[in-house]
Amino acid sequence: MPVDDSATTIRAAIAAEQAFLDAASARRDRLVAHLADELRVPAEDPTERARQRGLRAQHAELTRATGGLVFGRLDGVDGTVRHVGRIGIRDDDEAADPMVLDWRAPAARPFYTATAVDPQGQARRRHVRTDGPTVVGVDDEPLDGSAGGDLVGEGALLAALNERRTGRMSTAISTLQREQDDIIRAEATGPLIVQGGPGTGKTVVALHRVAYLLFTYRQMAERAVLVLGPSTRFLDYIAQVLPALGETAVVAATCDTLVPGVTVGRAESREPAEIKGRALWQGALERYVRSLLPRPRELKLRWDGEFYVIGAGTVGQLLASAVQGRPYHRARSVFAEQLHQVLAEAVAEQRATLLEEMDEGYEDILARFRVEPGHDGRSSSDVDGLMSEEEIEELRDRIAADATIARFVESVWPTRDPQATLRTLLGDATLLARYAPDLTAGEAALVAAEVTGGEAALAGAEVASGEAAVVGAGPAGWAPSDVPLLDAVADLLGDLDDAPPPGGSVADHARRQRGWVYGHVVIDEAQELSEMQWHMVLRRCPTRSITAVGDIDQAEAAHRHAGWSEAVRATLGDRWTAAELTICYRTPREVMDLTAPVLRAAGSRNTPPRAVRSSGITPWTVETGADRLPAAAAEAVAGLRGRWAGGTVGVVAPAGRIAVLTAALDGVPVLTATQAKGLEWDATLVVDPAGISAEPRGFNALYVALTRCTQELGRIVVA
Ligand SMILES: Nc1ncnc2c1ncn2[C@@H]1O[C@H](COP(=O)(O)OP(=O)(O)OP(=O)(O)O)[C@@H](O)[C@H]1O
Repeated sequence: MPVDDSATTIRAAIAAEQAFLDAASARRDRLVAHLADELRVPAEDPTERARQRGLRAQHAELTRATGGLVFGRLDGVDGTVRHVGRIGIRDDDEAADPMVLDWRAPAARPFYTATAVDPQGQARRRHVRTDGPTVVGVDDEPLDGSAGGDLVGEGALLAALNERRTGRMSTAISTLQREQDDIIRAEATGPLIVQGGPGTGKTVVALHRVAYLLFTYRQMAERAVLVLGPSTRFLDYIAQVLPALGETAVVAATCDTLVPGVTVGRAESREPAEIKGRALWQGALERYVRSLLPRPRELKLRWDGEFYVIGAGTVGQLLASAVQGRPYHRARSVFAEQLHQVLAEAVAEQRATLLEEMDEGYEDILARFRVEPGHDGRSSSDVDGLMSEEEIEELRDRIAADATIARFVESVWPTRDPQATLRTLLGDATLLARYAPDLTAGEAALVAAEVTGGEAALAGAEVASGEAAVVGAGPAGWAPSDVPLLDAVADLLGDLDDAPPPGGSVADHARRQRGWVYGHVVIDEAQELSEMQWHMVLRRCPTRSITAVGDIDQAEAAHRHAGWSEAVRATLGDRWTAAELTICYRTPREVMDLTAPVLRAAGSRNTPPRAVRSSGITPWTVETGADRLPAAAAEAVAGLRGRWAGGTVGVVAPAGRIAVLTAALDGVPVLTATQAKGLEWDATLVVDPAGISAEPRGFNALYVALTRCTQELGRIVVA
C-alpha cells in the first residue's frame, strides 16, 4: 500500500478514524448502560451473584476506558481491517469479530511485532493519536518493505517520548516496541529476569506484563499479582498506570512494607545491611527455630485431681509425628491435639483400671459369702464401666478447652512472637556463632551490637506472644535488612491464627495475610534485592512465576553482585530465563554519550543502551565554590523551570547536600540518586557529581543520576 502524505489523504484518514472512534464510543456507552440495567436487578442466589460480579468487573473496565479507546489499526494483506484499543469492545452482532481488539489479545500482537521483514500478514499499521474524544492525527507505517527501521510506529513513539513529563508514569500501550512486547507476552511458568539499561522501558514492560498476564490467565486474578518496587515514592509514580491498564487485582509494595505488622523504624549502614542480606540466614534461622522445639521428656499432667504421667518415649513419638516439616506453631497445635487425646485415653484407662479393681474387690466379697457372681444380675461385663468412643471424644474436647491444660501446653511448647524470636537471636553473639557459623566473629558482633546498643533491656527477652507488643517495638526499631529475616522467622514459626479476616477484594486479602501465595510477582529494580529479599519473594510465589526487571549497572544496594547469575545463584540457582532490553527511550543521545566512562568507572563491562532520540540540547556544566552552591543551584533550577514550564524538573545530589539544597530550592524534588531511582523529569540538575561518585557504589549512583532526564541535563561542579 503506497504511502500518501498529502494533506487531503491525511484529513480523510483522520475523518475515517474519527467516525470509527465515535461509533466505538457509542457502542461502549450502550454496553455500559446495558450492564448498569442488568446490575440493578438484585441477585437472588449464589450463581446470580457470581454472574453479577463478572458483570460489575466488565462495567468498571468499560467505564474506566475513556482515553485510548482506539489507538491503532491493522490492515491485513487480505483486506481485513482491525482496530486495537485499551479494552476489547464486542460488536452488536455477538458472533462477529470484536469491534475493537483488546491490545492484550493474541490477534492484536502484530500491532506490536509486525515489521517490513516479518509483516505477519499485515499490509499497514496505523497509530491513531487522540486527545480525549477527538482524533488528532494518524501515523501510517507500510509493512510491505517500502519503509525500513527497527522501531515500531516511529512517529507515534517519538511524539510520545517528546511529551512533557507530568511526574506520573503514563501508559505506552499504543507504542510498545517489539523487544518489549516479546517480554510482556513471554510465558509465565518460571522466573524471567530482564536486564535493561536506564530508560529502556523496564518499568513500562513490567506493568504492561501484569496487565497482559491478568488478561490472559484469568485464574491469576484470583491469587492477585504482587508488584514490588524500590520505594513508596516510586509506587506513587506508577500508581496510576495499573488501573489505567484495567488491572485491580494487584498489590504494590516495597520489600520494606511487604510484611503486615512490621514497619521499618530506622536506617542502617551498609555493612550490617550486606551481612543480613546474605542467603546464609535462611539456614541459620531454620536451625535456630528448630532448636526452640521442645525436647522429649516425661510429662506430668493433672486432670480432675489425678496426676497422669506420659513417659518420655511417648512424648518423643508425639513430638516427632507433630513436627514432620510443619511450621513451629502448626506442629504445636498437632502436638497439643495429640496430648489431649493421650490424656483423655489415660483418664479412660485409669477409670477402667479402677473399675476393674472395684470389680475384683466385689468378687472377693461375693466369694467370702459363697455367692456366685451373676446371681444377682451383676456380671463384670455389665458393670465394666468402660468409656465409649463418644465419651472419650467428649472428654478430649473438655480437656482441649481447659485453661489449665492450655497453660501446661504453653509451658511445654511456648507460642512465640517472630519479632521477639529474631531479636533474641540477633542480639546474642553466642547464639549467632552457633546457628550462623558462616559469619565471622566480627560480623556476628556487628549484628549483635545493632540490637543490644540502646536495647540492652530487651535483649534476650524472648517471650510468649501475649507480650509481643512490648518486645516488637524496640526504641530503635527494625532496619530494612531485618524485614526479610522477620519474614523468614514468621514463616518458620507459622501463623497462630490462620483464619483470613473477612471482606474486601482479593488484593485486600493478599495485603493483610503474610502467608498469601500470589499468582505472579513482578519486581522492578530487582538488582537491589538481597538474597534474603529474594527468599521473601519466593515464599510468596512457590510456583516461581516471577518477572524481575532491573539494571545490574544501577545497583546501589550493599551486596556486591557483579551479574544476575551471581545475584540469584543462592535462591534461583540456574533455573531462570534471561531477556534483554537494548534501546533507551527516555534519555536523549546527548546525555547517553556522557555515560560510557561513568559505567566503566563503576566497573561495568556493559555498554549503555542505544538512545532512540536526540533532544538537540547539549548537557551543560556550571562550576562554583562550595559556599555559593545553594545560590548557584537556585539560579540553575530557575532557568530550567522557565525553560520547562508545564513539565518537570528534578535535582539529584549527594546525601550530605540534600538538606541544604532542599532549603534553598523551593518547589522541586531534591533527591539522592537512590531516591531518584526509576523516576524521570524533563530536566535534571545533578549537583556535585564528584560528591555522588565518592559515595559507596558512587559511580553506579552517578549513572542513575545522569540518566533521569528526558530533555536537558545540567551539572553543577564544586570547585
Ligand atoms: N514503548 C514505549 N512507548 C512510549 N514510551 C516509552 C516506551 N518505552 C519506554 N517509554 C518511556 O520511556 C521512559 C523510560 O521508561 P521506564 O521508566 O520504563 O524505563 P526503565 O528502564 O525502567 O528506566 P530506569 O532503569 O532508568 O528506571 C518512560 O517515560 C516511558 O514512558
